[in-house]
Amino acid sequence: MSSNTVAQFATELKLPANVLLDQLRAAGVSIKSVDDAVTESDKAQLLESLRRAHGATEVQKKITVTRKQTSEIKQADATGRARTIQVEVRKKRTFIKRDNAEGGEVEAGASLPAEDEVPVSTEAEDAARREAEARALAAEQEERKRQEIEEKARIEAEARVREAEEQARAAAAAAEQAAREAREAAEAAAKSREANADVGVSAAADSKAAAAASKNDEARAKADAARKAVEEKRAADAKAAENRNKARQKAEDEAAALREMLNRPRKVMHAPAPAPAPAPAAPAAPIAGTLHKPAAKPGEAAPAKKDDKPAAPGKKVIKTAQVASTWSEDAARKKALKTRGDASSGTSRDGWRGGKGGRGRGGQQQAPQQSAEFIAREIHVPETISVADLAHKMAVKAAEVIKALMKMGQMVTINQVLDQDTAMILVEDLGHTAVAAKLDDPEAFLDETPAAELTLLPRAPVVTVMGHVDHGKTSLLDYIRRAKVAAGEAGGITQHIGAYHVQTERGMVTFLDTPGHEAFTAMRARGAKATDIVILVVAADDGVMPQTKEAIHHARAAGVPIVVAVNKIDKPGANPERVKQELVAEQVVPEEYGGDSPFVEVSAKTGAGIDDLLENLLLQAEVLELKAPVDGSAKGLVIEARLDKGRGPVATILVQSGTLKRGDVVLAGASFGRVRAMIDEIGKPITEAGPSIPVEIQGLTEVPSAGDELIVLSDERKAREIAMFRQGKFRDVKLARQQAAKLETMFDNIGEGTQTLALIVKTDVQGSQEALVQSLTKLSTDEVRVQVVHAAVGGISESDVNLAIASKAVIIGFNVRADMTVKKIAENNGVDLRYYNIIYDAVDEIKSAMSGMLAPEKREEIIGMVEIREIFSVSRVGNIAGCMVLDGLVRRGSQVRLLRHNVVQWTGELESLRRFKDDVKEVKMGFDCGITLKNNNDIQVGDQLEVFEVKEVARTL
Ligand SMILES: Nc1nc2c(ncn2[C@@H]2O[C@H](COP(=O)(O)OP(=O)(O)OP(=O)(O)O)[C@@H](O)[C@H]2O)c(=O)[nH]1
Repeated sequence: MSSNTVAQFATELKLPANVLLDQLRAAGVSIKSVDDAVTESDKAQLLESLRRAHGATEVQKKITVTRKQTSEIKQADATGRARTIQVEVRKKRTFIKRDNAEGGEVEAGASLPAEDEVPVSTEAEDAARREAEARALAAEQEERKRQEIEEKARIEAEARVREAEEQARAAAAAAEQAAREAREAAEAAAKSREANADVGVSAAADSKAAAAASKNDEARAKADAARKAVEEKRAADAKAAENRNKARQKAEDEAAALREMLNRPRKVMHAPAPAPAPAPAAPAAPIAGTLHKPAAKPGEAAPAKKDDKPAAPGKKVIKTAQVASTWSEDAARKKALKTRGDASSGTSRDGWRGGKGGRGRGGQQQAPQQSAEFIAREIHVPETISVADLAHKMAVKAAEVIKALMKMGQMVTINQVLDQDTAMILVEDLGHTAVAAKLDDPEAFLDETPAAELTLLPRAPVVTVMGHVDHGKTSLLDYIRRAKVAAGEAGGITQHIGAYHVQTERGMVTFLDTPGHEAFTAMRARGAKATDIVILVVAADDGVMPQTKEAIHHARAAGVPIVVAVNKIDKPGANPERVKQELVAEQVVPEEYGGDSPFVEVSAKTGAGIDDLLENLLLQAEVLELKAPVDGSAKGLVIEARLDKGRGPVATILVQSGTLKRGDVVLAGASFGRVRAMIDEIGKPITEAGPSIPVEIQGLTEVPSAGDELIVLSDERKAREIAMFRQGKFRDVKLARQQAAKLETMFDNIGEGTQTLALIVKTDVQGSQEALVQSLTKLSTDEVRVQVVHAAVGGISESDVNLAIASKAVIIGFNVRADMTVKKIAENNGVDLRYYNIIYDAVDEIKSAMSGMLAPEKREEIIGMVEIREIFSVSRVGNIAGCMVLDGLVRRGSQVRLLRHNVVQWTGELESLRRFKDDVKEVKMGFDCGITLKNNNDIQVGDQLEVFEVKEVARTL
């Protein structure tokens, strides 16, 4: 760039303008003022004159050498962080060749004013230090990244190459194998050809020729395969080479991009420094402090660069900028940047740091604020819940829940499942309100549409058929199924799933295809209400029989309306009027007599009156206004379930609400699973079933029980958890149930609001039944009502026990007993069975129960005393005591107290009682015997055993 005026030239030379003017004038340039123009020749003239003034030869022999040296100073700043300062020292030396020096050069640098510039002045030092430091860090960073990227690219390329090589190797092996096989086949073919030629035209030759031909074909095929394999290998090789090239190319591209980028940021870094406020449009402030990020956008960055020519930012520049920006993001995470940030003095950077720090502090301050704004929630706690889910429900961190549990003495993990009680205690502990979610309430597990929002639509009634033996229950069900369900189905009924539905002109009816009250009560005993209407079948030629009455009682107890089907009207001896009369006596009053039970005369044989019966069922259903939501996840009931050899557990489900779909995750009692397949009552696969539709499903993990409730859950894990939990909890539930119908606890139940004492009375004769029922019913007071749910003559049956479970009744057996199986069922289900042989005793005991005074007293009765005389130790058995019965007797299974010097050592049970080698029931005074004690081997000669029995003695008023 040339200067036009003296003043400009002077500025360029850093000289005062008038000094330059004088020098120009001295050189002979005719210039008047500092504003006059200076030409190139004027400048040359001035140079010549100056040379002359200083001696021209001297100037020509002078060489000036400038040397630059950078060094690093490591220093800790105010915050104690180490930082590196780069110091650049520039030295300039001038060498002059003197004429008087012979054949050599004399260094005259020392004599000349050499410019040793060490940055010492404070301002200059700061600026230099900052710049040096920034540059050093940037360079270091870039170098590291470049190395990282190159390394990554190299590893990737190597991996690709390795992969390709492996493929090629595999292909080669395959090709070799194929080639070998082909060779073998070809040899075989050749041999066969030879054989062919030798044998001639015999039949054997024909067959051999055929074999050879086929082998030939085979060989050809194999050879083809080998060729193909070789081609594949070649292709694989080519692909590998291509991959390798690609990888290399990619690595090179990346390296090139990197190099490109490395060249740029340095320039960019300088850009903001001389121009603190570049273009108003460029959001430079946050970028200024970032060393690698050129600008917000590459397009904007370009004009901001001082040194960059506008032509420079091509595609590559943009690419570089992008790479740089990602790197800078990465780098932002690294600690190194922080150090650099500390060292950099840019105000914007400080501002950024301050801002960030502020945010950080703000965040920290917010945390206590959040906990201060505690919101007490109502938490629904299901049967089981994982720590994570519970924390989520309470909107706290899982760590807090774990901490709280630790305080309660439980070490849990985030995925651990808590039981309801623990979870509820914890919820209360953390200040929320815990609400125990209902056992099978899907709302407790699902955040789906609440039931209230679903529209209720009319559903088909579910009907059970009951009646006395041989009155035609099965025939009636069969007739309806044959006539209605199988109509139009070629081949008739192929499957029998325990329930079916019938489409009539007036609507649909669903039948539970398990006749009899056993099924009905078994279902009810599990708390399930499957039936809407009961069809009471009474044979017109037989009339009301004991099981008819029982069925009436069952229906009454369940509060289910009865439709009477007077069957067998086709029979000559049919007398429907008699049936009516007898049923009126049982309080089943026909509509025509002002009652509420429709009576329909039918014949299961001829089908007469069946349509009328169905119509009456639908009329009854209309009165009941049966409704259920069709949308939403399904709820249903297990009607029956079995283990199928081929299909695993299969269950017939009666959908009660919602729609059950194939693929749904279901929970049924203690089993769960995904509905893999679904078939309807005629064995046709279906994909969904709405309310009142029975279906058979596959896919459960276990066989559920009839009466189990089925629900659809959205989460299989949750279903499994609950199923597992229920399996474990089953025992507890059973124990809890055992408490339910005990006469002893009846008073407690009354206290809790149960106003009815349900009884089932079974007697030996009709007379005692009536007397007992009458006396017991008379016990009813204003507070407690005695309700005889069922009274009949005969032994206590399984059906009685089921009814007792369902109605929480106590069974009174008057001169009748339950057989062993029934007793077992009663025991397992906690049904209270009481036997009496005097009416007064029964009445008195119930009276006591009602007044809450019944808790029977347990009285101990000492029945004998035994002394241990000898001890025999037998391996596997333990110590056997050889004893003498001193007093009374000792019975097998008696309870004993071990006395040593008249001090009680142990109380327990006898394990065995023997005389000689035989087990005996009892041993009387004066006889000796062998005794072993249950779980006690600590006996000594001279010990005494006090034999006693505990007798329950009912308390009296
Ligand atoms: N004539 C005539 N016979 C009938 C009718 N209904 C049933 N039967 C006959 O009565 C007998 C008993 O019928 P089932 O259907 O087995 O009676 P059930 O009530 O199911 O008997 P259990 O299963 O033993 O309780 C059979 O022989 C039937 O053929 C009918 O309407 N008319």
